Amino acid sequence: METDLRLESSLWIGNKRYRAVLTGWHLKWTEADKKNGDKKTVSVPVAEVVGVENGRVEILPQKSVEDTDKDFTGGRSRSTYGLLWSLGRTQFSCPSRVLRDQWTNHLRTALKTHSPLRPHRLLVFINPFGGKKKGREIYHSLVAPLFELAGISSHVIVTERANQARDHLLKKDLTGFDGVVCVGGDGMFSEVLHGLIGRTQQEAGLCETDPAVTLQPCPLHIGIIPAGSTDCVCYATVGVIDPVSSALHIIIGDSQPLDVCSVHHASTLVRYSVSLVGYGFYGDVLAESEKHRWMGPLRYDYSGTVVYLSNRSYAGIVQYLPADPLLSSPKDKTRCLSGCNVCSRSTERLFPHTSDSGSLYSSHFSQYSNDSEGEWVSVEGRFRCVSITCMSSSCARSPLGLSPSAHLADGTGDLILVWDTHPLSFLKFLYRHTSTQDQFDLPFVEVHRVKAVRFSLPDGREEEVHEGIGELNRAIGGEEREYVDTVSRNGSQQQLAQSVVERETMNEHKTVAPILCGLCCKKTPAVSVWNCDGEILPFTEIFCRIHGQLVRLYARGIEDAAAMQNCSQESDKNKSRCITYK
Ligand SMILES: CCCCCCCCCCCCC/C=C/[C@@H](O)[C@H](CO)NC(=O)CCCCCCCCCCCCCCC
Ligand SMILES: Nc1ncnc2c1ncn2[C@@H]1O[C@H](COP(=O)(O)OP(=O)(O)OP(=O)(O)O)[C@@H](O)[C@H]1O
Ligand SMILES: [Ca+2]
Repeated sequence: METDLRLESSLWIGNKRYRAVLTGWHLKWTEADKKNGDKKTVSVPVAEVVGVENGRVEILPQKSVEDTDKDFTGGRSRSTYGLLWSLGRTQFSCPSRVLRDQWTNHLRTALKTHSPLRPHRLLVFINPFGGKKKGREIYHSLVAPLFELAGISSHVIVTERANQARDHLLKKDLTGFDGVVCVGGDGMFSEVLHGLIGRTQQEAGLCETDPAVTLQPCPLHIGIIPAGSTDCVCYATVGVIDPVSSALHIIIGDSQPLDVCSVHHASTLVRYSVSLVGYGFYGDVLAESEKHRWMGPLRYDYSGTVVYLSNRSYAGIVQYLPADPLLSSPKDKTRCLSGCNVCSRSTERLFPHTSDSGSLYSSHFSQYSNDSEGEWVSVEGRFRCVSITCMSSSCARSPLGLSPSAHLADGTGDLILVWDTHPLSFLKFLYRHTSTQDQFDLPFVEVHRVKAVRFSLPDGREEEVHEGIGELNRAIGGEEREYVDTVSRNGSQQQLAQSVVERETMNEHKTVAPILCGLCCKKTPAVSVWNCDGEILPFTEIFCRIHGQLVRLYARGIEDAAAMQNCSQESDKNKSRCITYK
C-alpha cells in the first residue's frame, strides 16, 4: 500500500522549485535550488490534510477557484497558537496537467487509506438561539467552507424548537451519515446525545431504563461546533472554544470516546449526563438562571452571586460505589490528555476482544444493580453541593474544571462532596476553580472516583418538600399543569428523559419552589434541585451509573504543548500519556 501511494516529482510553490514526495503517511517538500545545508523540508502528515482541489483556490473568507490546468491547492489543519487550529493553504504548480492529476489522485487515495474515520456525510443541527444567537452565522461563515473543501456533504437543519434534534435522531432515517454535528451549546449537545444513545439502544433492542443493562456504544460520531453559553463539553474535549478548530477535528476524523452517566429515578431513566450532575449550589444556580435567560451567558455569574449570597446547605444521604483505586485517583494531580494511558487501558477493559470476557463488565454491574452491600459507602449530612462529573468539566470560567484529574473515557466519574461550611470557606472553594489551586485540599471537601452514586433524602424530608411546594403554590396562586410529550419508539409509546421532565405536574415539581422560597419567602428550602448538564431534573432522589465510552466525539482530547515537546524525542508509543499538572 505504502509503495503504491508513493509519488515524487518537482513542484513549484510561487516561483520556488521544490522536490516533493508523498510517502503515504506524509507529504514532504524540500527546496530544490539550495545548497544541502540550507534546504528546509516541510512535512505534513496526511492525517492532517483537510482536502485537495484542482486549480488555485482561496477558501476563507470567501471561496474562489481559478480553474487552471497545472495547479492544485492543498488545505491542512495546523496549530497556530496552543490548542487553536487554523487552515493552512498551499498552492502547488506542476510541470504538466497529467502530473497534477496524479498528485491530486494520489493525495485523495492517501486520505482515504490513512484516515478511515474521516466523515463523508454529516447531519448538522444548528440552534439559532444558543449562546449569543450566532449559531447560523458561525456555521455558514466559518465551518461550511471547510466542510466543502474537505468534500464533506452535509444535511443542515436549523432547529425551530427545543428537542427537534433529539426527536429527529430518534425517529428519522440516518442511513449514510457518518456523524452528527451540533452547532450550539451543552444543551444542544445533550439533545444529540439523548437522540443517538436512545436510537442505538432502540435498534439493539436494549432497555435504557434499567440501570443494570450494559448499553450499546453509539456508532455515529458527534461533532460540536461551539456556539453556546458554557460549551463545557467542547472545552473539556478540545481545550478551546473555537469553531474553526472544532471543524478541523471533525474533518480529519479525530475520535475521542466519552463516558456517560445515566440518571435514574425509581424505574425510569431520567436523563444522561457527561459534565455535571449537581445538587445544591449548581442546581440552585441553574434554577435561578432560567429566570434570567435574557442576560445570555452572563446569567450564570449573576445567578451564582445571588445563590451564593443566599447561603444554603441541604441535608442528604449519598451512597457511592468506589472505582478501583489502583487504576487512578481524582487527587493524583494528573490530567487526561490526548492518548491518555488510563483511558486507553479502560478501552481494553471495557471492550475486550474475546466475546467470552465481554460479559465481564455487565456481570460486574449486575452485582451492584442487586444492591449488594459491602462495596457501597454511605455518608449522611448537610452539603453545600454534591457534584458528579464524568470528565474534568473544564470551561472558560474554570480552566481546569470541577475535577481537574478526571478522565474523559475511563469508565468512572468523580463525586465531589462539599460539606456545609462557613460562607467564606465555601467562597474559597469556589474561587479555587478559577486558578490552579487545589479545590480538593480543603477540610470540608471530599472527592471520590466512582462507578455509581445514589442520593436520597433523610427520613421526613420528603414531607417537608411537599409542604414547601404546597405553600409556594398557595402563595403564587399556582395551578396544576401537565405537559405530555411522548415519542413512539419500537412501535410503542415510551417516555424519553425530557418527556419525563415535561410530564411532571407543578405539584410534584421541586424545581422553582426551593429557589422562590429561599429568595422571596426568606425561608431556607428543604431541598435543592439537580442540575444535569444544564437541565433541571424533576426528581430529588436519584441513582447514577457511569457507562464507559458510550459515545465518540470528533475530538482528540487536550494536547499539552509542553508534553508534546518532551515526547518529540521519544517513540510514538510513549506519546500516550497523562502528565502531572502541578
Ligand atoms: C468567586 C468566583 C467563583 C467562580 C466559581 C466558578 C465555578 C465554575 C464551575 C463551572 C462548572 C461548569 C460545569 C458545567 C456545567 C454544564 O453542564 C452546564 C450546561 O452548560 N452549565 C451550567 O450548569 C452552568 C453552571 C455555571 C456555574 C457558574 C457559577 C458561577 C459562580 C459565581 C459565584 C460568585 C460568588 C460571588 C460572591 C460575592
Ligand atoms: N429552535 C430552538 N428554539 C428554542 N430552543 C431551542 C431551539 N433549538 C434548540 N433549543 C434548546 O435550547 C437549549 C439551549 O441551547 P444551547 O445549549 O445551544 O445554548 P446555551 O444554553 O446558550 O448554552 P450552554 O448549554 O452551553 O449553556 C437547548 O437545551 C436546546 O434544547
Ligand atoms: Ca470519566
